[in-house]
Amino acid sequence: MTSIILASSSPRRKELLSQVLIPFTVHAADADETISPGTEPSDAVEQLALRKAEAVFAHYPDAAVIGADTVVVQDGRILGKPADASEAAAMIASLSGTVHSVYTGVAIITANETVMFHEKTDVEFWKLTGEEIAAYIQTGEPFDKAGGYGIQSAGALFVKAVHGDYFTVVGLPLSSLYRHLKRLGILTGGLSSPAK
Ligand SMILES: Cc1cn([C@H]2C[C@H](O)[C@@H](COP(=O)(O)OP(=O)(O)OP(=O)(O)O)O2)c(=O)[nH]c1=O
Repeated sequence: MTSIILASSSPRRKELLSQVLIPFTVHAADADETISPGTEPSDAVEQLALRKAEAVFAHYPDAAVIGADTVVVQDGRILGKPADASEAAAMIASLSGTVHSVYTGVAIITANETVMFHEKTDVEFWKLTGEEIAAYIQTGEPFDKAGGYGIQSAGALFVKAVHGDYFTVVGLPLSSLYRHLKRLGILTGGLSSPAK
């Protein structure tokens, strides 16, 4: 049986994968998350996902290891996690009243194969007031999230429309991940039956 390991410290990714009844364990990845300037967002998220998966695969060479990375992209600019309150406020102000893209890259490493893919979802924000932005920063939500907001929590109040897979925004494109795991033979049959 190939065990599945999620190489992530993100509570959201853990919750998402639990939600779809895929059996797995978690091992947080310690990977360098710097990326060369000018890297395309789709390449950046795949490269970072691969680094996370590789860091954990080194400890579990018989497992299928999944790494993921999420960024918000506005006008070609990659927004990661805000470093402080003023950066968070600036990020959310720049997203206000506009459409941005959220990219999540995923890497799956097994003893036989390495697969990388990404999904992109466009999110439109309502025009926000300074008061709304300041109140949101106060919640503390922005700091561990790409683009400084969480669509799955109070950040939902800012969202006018979502075009694409919602779960890509939260940090793990569940249905495409499931399809890749099936194609790799890691999941067979029903949802909760890993390959023997
Ligand atoms: C846009 C958005 C991002 N996010 C989160 C998903 C990711 O956890 C985070 C982006 O940072 P990542 O570096 O992709 O992930 P992470 O550091 O949280 O976890 P790890 O690297 O260990 O897997 O932003 C939300 O939770 N909701 C949202 O709406």
